[in-house]
Amino acid sequence: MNQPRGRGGFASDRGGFNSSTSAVNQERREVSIFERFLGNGDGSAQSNGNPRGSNRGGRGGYRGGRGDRLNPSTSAVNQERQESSIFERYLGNRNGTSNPFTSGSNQENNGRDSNRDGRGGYRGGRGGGFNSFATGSNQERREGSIFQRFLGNGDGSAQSNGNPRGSSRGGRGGYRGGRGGGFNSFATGSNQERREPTQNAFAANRGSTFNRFNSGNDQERHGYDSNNRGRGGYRGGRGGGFIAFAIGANQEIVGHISNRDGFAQLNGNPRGSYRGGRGAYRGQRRINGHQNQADGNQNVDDNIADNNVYVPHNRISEELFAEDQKAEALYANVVDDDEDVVVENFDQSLFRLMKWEDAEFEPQLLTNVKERAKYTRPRKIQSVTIPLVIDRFDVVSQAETGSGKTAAYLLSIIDDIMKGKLCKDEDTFVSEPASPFAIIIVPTRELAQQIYEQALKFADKTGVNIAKAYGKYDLGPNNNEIRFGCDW
Ligand SMILES: Nc1ncnc2c1ncn2[C@@H]1O[C@H](COP(=O)(O)OP(=O)(O)OP(=O)(O)O)[C@@H](O)[C@H]1O
Repeated sequence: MNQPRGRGGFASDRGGFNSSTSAVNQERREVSIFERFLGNGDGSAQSNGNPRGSNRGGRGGYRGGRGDRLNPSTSAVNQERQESSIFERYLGNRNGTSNPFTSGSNQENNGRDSNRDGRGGYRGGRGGGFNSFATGSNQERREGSIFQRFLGNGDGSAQSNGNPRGSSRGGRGGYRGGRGGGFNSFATGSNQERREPTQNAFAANRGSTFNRFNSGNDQERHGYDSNNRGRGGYRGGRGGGFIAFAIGANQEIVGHISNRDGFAQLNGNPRGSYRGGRGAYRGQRRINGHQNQADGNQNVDDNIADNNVYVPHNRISEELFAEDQKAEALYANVVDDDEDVVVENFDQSLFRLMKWEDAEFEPQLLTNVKERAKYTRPRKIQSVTIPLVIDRFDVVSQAETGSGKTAAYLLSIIDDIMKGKLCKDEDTFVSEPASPFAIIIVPTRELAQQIYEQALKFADKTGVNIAKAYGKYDLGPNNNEIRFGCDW
């Protein structure tokens, strides 16, 4: 029998546990509990009940712990099996995956499976997944799955594929945010009964997907599932969703659907692939039940969780533009008050940028500056600096605080990247992970955060990605931000 292992990512160990079931007259009870406290862990778990498809284990990220594998398999007739699987993780990089498997008909298997130290990923906690699939007739199935996560930056997802012919892929962690595990199943057939409550517990970064699949006739299913792990995307944990999908006749589905922050995907295609939900960007982050949203007055220490892991929380560009719009009246005629700029060591004719259009910025950048940030015209330091930077001169600009120096170099750089990406010749800028086009070095974290926000704002919708790095910022998420944020 095929017992695939999960696939680890960078430097991570891996563990996997996959199983499939194909039989008749089975009884199956499964409990899966994932608990995580105070640690950075990552992992995912997958299961594929595809009797003909491929099995792929969960994929970890980097630095995660390693999971034991437990692969019980039985093949016989007249068997009964009861399984519980417990994953516990405290204070370390642990996580686990477990998927029970039975094969045969009329089997009995009374086992208790406990996995600790599952597979980890990139620092953040990743929820495991509990996935199962049953096909056949006259089945009874009870499953419980509990995912819990506290206090960490987690990441993970889990997916299930009940596709009798398709492939199954495990959850994919995102970055930074807590990602919950998933419980996925799918049901097709007739004469099914299904009751599934779902419970989301308190605390941080949670969410989950919950999907089930049953295939066969005359099935009865009473599941109680509790998913406590959120799945996060970039910057923050977010809740997943609860998705139940069923196809067939005479089915009863009792349950509820709740979505919190984020989205989940479901593909119930009986012949296609099934992928669990995936977190999006910039979800809210919750720490110990308290929502921690950026509010504009935040300093960089605001996001130190109880475990002393600092991950900055960033404002979204709309908030930043809104600030500029509020200041519009204040800055409307600021140019007139700017000190004149004296240019030294430059013996060519100087072009002063009197209006934004003359900079020939890419349209979106122009919109961002003029329409969205409400910068009606270039300030004096900008009018001199921008043309020189665009023409690739080395420039040292010096002006008083608050005179608009930041925009002077940011706009020039962003426009250059945009043009580089757009052009289709040997100068084309090709994005690669962790390969910044430009690096801005500043002396303090606060300044880095401020300039990052400005850059984020100006680059909004331009296709240019911005990332930041500084001390104190938890290395794992920071690496991930760089890896996926500049300039990919
Ligand atoms: N062209 C413009 N039109 C209107 N407002 C502008 C313009 N350029 C910059 N500003 C505003 O001027 C203010 C000061 O800009 P900024 O902080 O970038 O200046 P700075 O010279 O970089 O400051 P510091 O020396 O403190 O880094 C900001 O509120 C910014 O939004």
